[in-house]
Amino acid sequence: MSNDTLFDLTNFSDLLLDAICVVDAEGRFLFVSAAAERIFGYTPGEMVGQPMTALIHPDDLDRTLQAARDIMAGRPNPHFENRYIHKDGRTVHIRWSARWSEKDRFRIAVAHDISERKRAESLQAALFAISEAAHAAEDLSALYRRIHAIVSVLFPGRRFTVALHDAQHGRADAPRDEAGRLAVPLRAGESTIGALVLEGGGDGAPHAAEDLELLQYVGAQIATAIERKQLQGRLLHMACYDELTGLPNRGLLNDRLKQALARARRDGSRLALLYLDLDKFKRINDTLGHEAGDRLLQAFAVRLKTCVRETDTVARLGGDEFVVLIEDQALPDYAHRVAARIQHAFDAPLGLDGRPLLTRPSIGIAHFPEDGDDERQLLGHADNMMYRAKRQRDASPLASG
Ligand SMILES: Nc1nc2c(ncn2[C@@H]2O[C@H](COP(=O)(O)OP(=O)(O)OP(=O)(O)O)[C@@H](O)[C@H]2O)c(=O)[nH]1
Repeated sequence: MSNDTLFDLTNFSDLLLDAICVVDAEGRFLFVSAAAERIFGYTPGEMVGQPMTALIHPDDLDRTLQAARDIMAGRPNPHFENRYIHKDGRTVHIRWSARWSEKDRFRIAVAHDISERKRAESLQAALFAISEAAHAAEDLSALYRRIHAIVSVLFPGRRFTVALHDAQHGRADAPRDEAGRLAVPLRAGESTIGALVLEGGGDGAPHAAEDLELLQYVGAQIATAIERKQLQGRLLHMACYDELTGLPNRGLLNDRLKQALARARRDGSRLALLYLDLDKFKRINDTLGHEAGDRLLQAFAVRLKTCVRETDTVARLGGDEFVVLIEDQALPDYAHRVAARIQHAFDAPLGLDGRPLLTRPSIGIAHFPEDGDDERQLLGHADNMMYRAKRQRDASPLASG
């Protein structure tokens, strides 16, 4: 069988999906089959005479040149993969099988386009990484940072934004359908929580549809991750904060007190607890109703917070009982000064539906280390002191029913 009798090899190779490339010792294309145009975007006429290095992805250049040297030294790597830049600017992934012909002094290589497989692999890796991030990220902003890192691998060189719907103002700050910009909605169940926006590289319009598809997959996963993180955040908040007043609850107070005690022991510093219980609060409930009682507790919490520093913890233990944890006392009698400030603040009535209501707390104080070694002893002492204050109040001739 000879070339000229049975086959015209050029016509035959036109049928292949893989491209046959013949490159000389200097790395210039001598011949490429018709499939090269489908893979690289250039016609054989445009490629022949060009150095292959002009088309190789710059990050893959060195190892490609090394692979070429290996082939010429008789050590071909049958699974060599690298990236080329397609005529339209996108990256194509190629798997090569190549051989060096010493007699002809050229390399003959078959290029198999594996871009689809690579795309599927990186999409799968991104989806998995996003779902992992939803578990591992500490909070929403840590999750966004992880998502940004993951998506920038998937869409290198593109600008990417997660725009969340602003529930308070009823808008999503996401641009849509503008030139060079792709946007997909982030859907959680029936509602749209925001949008995913990809910018840059949009002039490669032929691939906008592929990018959009990728973005939709990623968007679905990101929406799930954000929703999961938001739910975790809400559950965590519910576990640590009092629903009525938004103040830290007993559990969170205990944690903070434990940590504060550990610091105080280590530094040899002091701390104080104020235990507050509203006077005659039951009467408010009985006369104005439970709902009015709730609003009074909320108003009380707001004013109480104005009496202490940002760094002090104001917690609601439950019912009409509150605790203030004071660290870093500036002066030895600092806690008594704060208690006096609180009493003074409640000399003025709280307003409830335009009606002034005089609401006072009884306050007990405990100091570390004088009044207890641990949180239980300190809270117990402050509670006892608060009851002592109430008894004094009840015994006072000014006390009212
Ligand atoms: N509105 C409302 N009331 C509550 C809540 N939790 C507890 N209470 C009520 O708060 C009242 C607490 O009363 P106490 O502290 O025992 O009694 P008091 O009337 O304040 O009397 P003294 O403390 O002795 O001055 C009870 O009537 C509880 O039913 C709540 O979340 N909302």
